[in-house]
Amino acid sequence: MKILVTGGAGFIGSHTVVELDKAGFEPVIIDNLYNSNPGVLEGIKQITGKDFPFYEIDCNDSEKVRALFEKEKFDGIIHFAAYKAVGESVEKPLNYYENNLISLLVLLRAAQEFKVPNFVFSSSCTVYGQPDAIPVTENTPRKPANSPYGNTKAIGEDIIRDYVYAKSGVKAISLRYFNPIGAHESSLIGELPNGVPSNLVPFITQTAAGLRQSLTVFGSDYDTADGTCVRDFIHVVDLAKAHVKALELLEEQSEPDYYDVFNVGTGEGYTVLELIRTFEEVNGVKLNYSIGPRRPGDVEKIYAQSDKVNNVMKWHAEKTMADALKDAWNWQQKITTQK
Ligand SMILES: NC(=O)c1ccc[n+]([C@@H]2O[C@H](COP(=O)([O-])OP(=O)(O)OC[C@H]3O[C@@H](n4cnc5c(N)ncnc54)[C@H](O)[C@@H]3O)[C@@H](O)[C@H]2O)c1
Ligand SMILES: O=c1ccn([C@@H]2O[C@H](COP(=O)(O)OP(=O)(O)O[C@H]3O[C@H](CO)[C@H](O)[C@H](O)[C@H]3O)[C@@H](O)[C@H]2O)c(=O)[nH]1
Repeated sequence: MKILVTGGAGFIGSHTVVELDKAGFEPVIIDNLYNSNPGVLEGIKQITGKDFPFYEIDCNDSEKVRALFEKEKFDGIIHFAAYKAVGESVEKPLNYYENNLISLLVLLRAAQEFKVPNFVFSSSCTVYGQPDAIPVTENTPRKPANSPYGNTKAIGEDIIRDYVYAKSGVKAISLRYFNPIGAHESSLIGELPNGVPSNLVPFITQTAAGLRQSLTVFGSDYDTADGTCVRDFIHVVDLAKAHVKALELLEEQSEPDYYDVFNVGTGEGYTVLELIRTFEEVNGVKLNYSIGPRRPGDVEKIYAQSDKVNNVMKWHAEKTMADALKDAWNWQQKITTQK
């Protein structure tokens, strides 16, 4: 089965390309390299021994996307391509609505026109906002989004649901990711955002490598065990495997209007300070960090209840937070010495 992976040069997309190949799918990557670089493709090639088709295309460019769908006959789409910096989305909301929603519409139109039956969407636990009770299940009510970025995910889910139920001929799954971290165990691909990282773990590894002075922990006065936020940190390779399971589940569905959402998390929450301590312990490095003010828009604590993804998709997290932090550090050291 040929699978279009949009944003396939990015963090989660690149790891998913590797897992798709392992499971016998044929990935085709499109990415505009806004937040990634062509070196990722070399890493994928070294891991898999294969040179998958790559197109430097902006998903908002409907002409180029249509031309690609005409050329390649896709059996499924995994749509990762999006902007994802929560803080930046507050400053530049239109950029986020434009990039994250137009690209989705372009792909959904192409899927219908070219009869691509399966669609997987990168959603986020951000759609729950600060839930009233944790862990969150898929039935936990979505709260109004804390940021334009979060809103693009909530609106994106709604667009897909309406589209599927309107008998578009496309089945779809939205995966609500918790906090992906880590890198491939080969250290050939990992998390390498362009510019200053806004996510926690790349900021930690870049600080430990001396590329950044110090990490600021955003807030220590939350109502949690040590005052810092709680998240469900999931190894990116585990998350990548969930996409393979999602495609397999879609393929099994005979109902043409199948749509569902799944939490993809480990089911365990750790604080930011617990993560930092684990990073220091497993890697034998001391991290330069200080406590700063809260970051606007941050949720205090959230982690997944993962029974649905465990039972329906037969997916389980296999790796620990410690595994992810070791892999992230190995990857960081490798790319730092290459520079
Ligand atoms: N990393 C997280 O914490 C997290 C959590 C929940 C959901 N998500 C979602 O998962 C998806 C992938 O996230 P990631 O962490 O791999 O991010 P990433 O930035 O590493 O990857 C996204 C890729 O999409 C590309 N891209 C962006 N806009 C594009 C466009 N218009 N056309 C073509 N390519 C485009 C970027 O260049 C990048 O390579 C995103 O939709 C993100 O919102 C991420
Ligand atoms: O320099 C930093 C960066 C982060 N944090 C803290 O670390 C935790 C995790 O922050 P991230 O930015 O890594 O991730 P978020 O939990 O903010 O994740 C949100 O943004 C992600 C994309 O960037 C995903 O969409 C995710 O689902 C959504 O909840 C937060 O408590 C944050 O305050 C710091 O203390 N210092």
